[in-house]
Amino acid sequence: MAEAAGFDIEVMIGPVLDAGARTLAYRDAGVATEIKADESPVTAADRAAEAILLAALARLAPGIPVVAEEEASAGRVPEVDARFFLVDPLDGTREYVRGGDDFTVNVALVERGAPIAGIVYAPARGRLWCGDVARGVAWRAHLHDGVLGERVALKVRSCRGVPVAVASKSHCTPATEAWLKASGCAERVSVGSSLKFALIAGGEADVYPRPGPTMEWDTAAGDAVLRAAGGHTLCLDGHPLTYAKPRFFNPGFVASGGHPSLPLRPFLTADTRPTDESE
Ligand SMILES: Nc1ncnc2c1ncn2[C@@H]1O[C@H](COP(=O)(O)O)[C@@H](OP(=O)(O)O)[C@H]1O
Ligand SMILES: [Mg+2]
Repeated sequence: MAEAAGFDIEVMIGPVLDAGARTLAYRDAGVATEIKADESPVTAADRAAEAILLAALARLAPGIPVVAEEEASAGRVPEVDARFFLVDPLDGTREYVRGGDDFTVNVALVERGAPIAGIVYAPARGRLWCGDVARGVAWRAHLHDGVLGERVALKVRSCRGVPVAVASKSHCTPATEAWLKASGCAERVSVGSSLKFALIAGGEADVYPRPGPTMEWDTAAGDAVLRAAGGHTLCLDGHPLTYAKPRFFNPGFVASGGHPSLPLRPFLTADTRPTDESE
């Protein structure tokens, strides 16, 4: 069993699967999209999935604060201390409302600024990833008829040739394009949501450059899975991305598998410095 800081992240697998099932049910029924104050989209599915996850965490981990995307949008953010959860009930809402499959349900446990355990679930793809950094346990599994199949251990691959990059489908901007060109990533796969971290964790890609802003709930679960699989997420100063920052706002970062230092270089040149990539 994967266990982080006395909390077994695997107890959240059931609620995460339930939350994912809810997002699919809403999509099948034809869900309406609203636009939030920050101009990002939100649906009833985001809120329903978040309610399932919050109820489960209140039951299974009472006393550990939870920072969740839709709660935060409504101005409800608890004080966080050394340990807290980050929840993004539907990452990739833009893809979700477009009818794409690249959206995920995300739960992460953060301890002393580091993402130490996480679950990423892609309901429309029927794939789940789980990682616990402290124990170095990372695995993925397919879901068949509502049941998780065999667990396959995750390990980043060592990148010997031309790196394969994964980049945002919805927020791929000139800064990202410049980075991809400068870093020599000939092959690029456009993927929405935290799936980008999961693909690197599973050795299906090498690097995820993100010069533009994201929120901590977007990245924490995927980042935990990636770190548990041997990968890294570095800020542009070369230090690991930390959590519990002001407003839970992430700076630019590069997540990678085999080569932690090489991919940062192109970000450090003036013409590819991160810009505000908000739409
Ligand atoms: N200007 C901005 N500031 C902060 N986060 C942003 C942003 N633009 C996009 N994002 C985040 O990027 C996520 C989507 O990532 P991607 O483009 O890789 O799929 C969104 O998650 P949500 O879909 O949960 O809102 C959103 O939180
Ligand atoms: Mg998100």
